Amino acid sequence: MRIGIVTSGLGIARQCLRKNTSVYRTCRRQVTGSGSPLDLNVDSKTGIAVLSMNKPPVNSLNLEFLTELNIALEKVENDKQCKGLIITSSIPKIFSAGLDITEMYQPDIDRLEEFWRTLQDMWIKLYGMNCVTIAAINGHSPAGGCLMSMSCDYRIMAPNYTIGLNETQLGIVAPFWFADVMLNTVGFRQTEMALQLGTLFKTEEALNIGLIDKVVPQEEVLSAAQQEMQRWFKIPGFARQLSKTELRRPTIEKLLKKKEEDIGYFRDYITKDAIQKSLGMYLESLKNRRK
Ligand SMILES: CCCCC/C=C\CCCC/C=C/C(=O)SCCNC(=O)CCNC(=O)[C@H](O)C(C)(C)COP(=O)(O)OP(=O)(O)OC[C@H]1O[C@@H](n2cnc3c(N)ncnc32)[C@H](O)[C@@H]1OP(=O)(O)O
Repeated sequence: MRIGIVTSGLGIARQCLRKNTSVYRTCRRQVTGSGSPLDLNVDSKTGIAVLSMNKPPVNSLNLEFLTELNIALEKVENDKQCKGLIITSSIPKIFSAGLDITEMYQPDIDRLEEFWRTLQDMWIKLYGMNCVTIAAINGHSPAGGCLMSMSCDYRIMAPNYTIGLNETQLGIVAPFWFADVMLNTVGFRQTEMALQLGTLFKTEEALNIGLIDKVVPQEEVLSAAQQEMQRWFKIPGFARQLSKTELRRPTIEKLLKKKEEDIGYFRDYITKDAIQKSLGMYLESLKNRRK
């Protein structure tokens, strides 16, 4: 039941309307504006924020969407009532199609650099979130979608979808920090095979290699995430957070030290003729799939 104030633009709802019956004590605030590609609802009773991506047709991550994601993550991190964040999708059958390939094909260089910087920032925030993060993967999750999922603390996925870092299938290379996150998640052997082959794992295969943690029917993905959150909430927050920080800090610091260098690599690599040709062909193949 939503009884909060819906704010427009970037404003956060500042107050909650409460009625006197217990059922109304849950104060759920929608903290993104209508028409936003993100729907962020914070339930102050449970301390769980649900961030739902809603950018048709496939939740592809372009500069504007990444900027919105950064703002939403910051809101959650700064909201003292939020103990946990669930990331999911409102688009049927798609969690996220990953990076918006049109950002990388025949790009404007300033925008391309900004795009990459914003992606780096989003990942640094998400991977380092203090609160518990759960990916409720209710659709396909290739490449950048897989990065977002792997950056959460726990992954619950519906059957019959695919997830993985499939960059090589596009003729491009997953950056070192994408690879590092996969390495941290499934180990070296699975990562070296998956990255070279650009494997998109089916849900069950992903479970078998530890890329995801649980499979539940489509309609139960969100409720299973809410339930899983309770297990994490039982652990003293400070001890859990510190354990996470200790484990993830070296990976984050590696990128922090090389941020500008990484932007330069990306720009120089993506603008190569051969890479542009591969991306153009891949885009074309996506468009022709339905013909
Ligand atoms: C050595 C130094 C290295 C330094 C770094 C260098 C390199 C950079 C690496 C960059 C890392 C890249 C990460 C990525 O995330 S790349 C994106 C990878 N994503 C994909 O391959 C997914 C492609 N999409 C699909 O497989 C499917 O669309 C689907 C997600 C399974 C959904 O299928 P379906 O429901 O059948 O939808 P359609 O295929 O019909 O798609 C609908 C329209 O959306 C367009 N589309 C799809 N994905 C993307 C995308 N990622 N970006 C932009 N546009 C996308 C698709 O073309 C359709 O458009 P249309 O309606 O105009 O035809």
